[in-house]
Amino acid sequence: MRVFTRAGVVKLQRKKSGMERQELEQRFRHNLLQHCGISCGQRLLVAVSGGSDSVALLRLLHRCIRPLGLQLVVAHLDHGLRPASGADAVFVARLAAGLGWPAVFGFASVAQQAQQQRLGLEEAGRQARYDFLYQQAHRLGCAAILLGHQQEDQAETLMLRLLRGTAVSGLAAMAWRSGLLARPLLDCGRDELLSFLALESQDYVTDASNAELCFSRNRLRHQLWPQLQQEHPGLSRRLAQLAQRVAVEEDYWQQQLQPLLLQLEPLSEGFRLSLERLRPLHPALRARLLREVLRWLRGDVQGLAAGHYAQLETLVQAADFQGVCCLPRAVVVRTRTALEFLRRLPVPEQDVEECAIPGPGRYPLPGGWLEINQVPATAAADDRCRIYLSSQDLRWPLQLRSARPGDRLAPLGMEGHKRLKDLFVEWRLERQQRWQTPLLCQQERVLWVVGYRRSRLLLPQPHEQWVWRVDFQAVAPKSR
Ligand SMILES: Nc1ncnc2c1ncn2[C@@H]1O[C@H](COP(=O)(O)OP(=O)(O)OP(=O)(O)O)[C@@H](O)[C@H]1O
Repeated sequence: MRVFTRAGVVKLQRKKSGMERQELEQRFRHNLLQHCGISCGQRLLVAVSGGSDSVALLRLLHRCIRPLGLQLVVAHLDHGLRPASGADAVFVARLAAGLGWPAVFGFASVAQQAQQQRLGLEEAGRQARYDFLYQQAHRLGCAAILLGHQQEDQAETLMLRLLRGTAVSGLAAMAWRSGLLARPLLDCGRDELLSFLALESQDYVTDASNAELCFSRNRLRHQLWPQLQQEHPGLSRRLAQLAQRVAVEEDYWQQQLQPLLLQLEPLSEGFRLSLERLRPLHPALRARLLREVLRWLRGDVQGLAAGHYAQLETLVQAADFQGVCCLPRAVVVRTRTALEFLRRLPVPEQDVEECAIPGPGRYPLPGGWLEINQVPATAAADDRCRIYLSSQDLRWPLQLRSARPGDRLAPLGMEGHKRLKDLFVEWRLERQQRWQTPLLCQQERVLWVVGYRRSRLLLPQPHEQWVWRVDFQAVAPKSR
C-alpha cells in the first residue's frame, strides 16, 4: 500500500488539475474548429464582460490559438446600469493589455433605451450589446464574435424556453454557431471554468446584478435551479446534451424542408402552398413547414404559440374552404386548393363612414382605397385584395361601410349563412379591427369582408364575357 504525505497529496491534486486543464483545452480547440467553424488565420472578436465565463474564454483562446494563427480583438460594452460598470471596463482593458491583445470599448445608456423602446432592461441590454458587437465585428473585419455562454447558460435557456412554451425546435437552445455568433464553451461546466481560472491565477469581476431577482433568468438560477440540481445531480449537463441532440435533429428537419420550401408560390403579399403538397406530409414535418413559411413572411416567429399551429392544422384538414386564421402580424387564408400566407393588413384607424358607390371608379377608405373596373372575364381567381363580381347580377349603387351587429355572410366555400360576429371570433380578428373592417354590400347584403372573405353572391357566371373587378389597396397608417 502506498502512503501519501500531505505534500504528495497536493502534488497529485496539481497533476490531476493539470490533466483536467489539458482535457479542457483539447475540447475547447475541437469546439472552436469543428462546432464553431473557425479556420486558421481568422480575426475574432471576443466579447468579454469581465465575468468568469468570458474571462475563461479569453484565457483559453490565448492558450490555444498560437498554432492556429488566430488574431483576437477583445470587445466590452459598458451598459451604464451600475455605478461600478466603469470599473469592469478598466478590468477588461488591463486583462487584454496584459495578454497583448487589442481591445475596443463602447457605452450604451441601456436604461434610457429600455424606456424609449418599452423593453425590459435585460432585453434592452442584450440588444445594445449585440448592436455594438456586430458593428465592431464589421468595422474590424472579424470572421466571428465569440461569446462565453457555457453549459449552465445553455441548460437555463432550454429550461426558460420550456417554461414559456417553446416549439420543439426551441429546445435546441443556443447554437454553437449562428451567423457571426460563436459559442465554443457550450459543453464546459461553470465549475470547470472556475477551476481553470484558479489554475491560471486569473481573477474576474462579479456582477452584482447577476444576483438580482427581478430578472427571470436570475430567479431560475438562484431559486429553482439549486433545488432541481439537488434532486437531479448532473441536470445541467444532461439538458445541455439534450439541446445538442435536438440541434442535430433540427438540422435534419431543415434538410427535409428545403425541397418543400422550393414549392412555395410567391404572391404579391406573401406565399401560397397547395394542400395537395401539405396534406400528405407527416404532421411533424407539416408543422415545421408552416412555421418556416411564417418565419419567411414575418422575419421571425415571435408571439406564435402552440394554439396558432393547431388552428393552422385545422385549416389544412377542413373539408370546406371558408377558413381564415389571423395570427400576430400574419393572416392565413384557406382557399379551395391552398393555404395563402399573407402579411397582416394595417388596422384601419377609424370606422368606414357609409357611402354609396354609384358606379365604377376609385373610392377612398380609412385603410386604403377601393377601385372597381369592368374587365374581360378571365380565369383570374379572387384573392384577399381582389374579387370578381358578375356584371349581369350587379345592381348599382353598392355600399361601403363598417360591419354592424347582425350582419351575416354567405361565405364562398360553404353552405348557408354565418353571423359576421361569429366569423370575426373564428378568424381571431382583434376587437378593434372587427368593426372597422370595411364591407362591400349590395342592398344590405354583404358581398365582401374586404381583405378577408367574399360571399357566394354575385359570382361571375361561366357565360359572362365581362365582369367587375374590385381591388382593395391597403395603405399603412401614417406613423404619429
Ligand atoms: N458587457 C459586455 N461586454 C461584452 N460582452 C459581453 C458583455 N456582457 C456579456 N457579454 C458576452 O455575452 C456572454 C453572455 O452574457 P451573460 O450576460 O450571460 O454573461 P455574464 O454573466 O454577464 O458574464 P460571463 O458570461 O462573462 O460570466 C458573455 O459570456 C460575454 O461573452
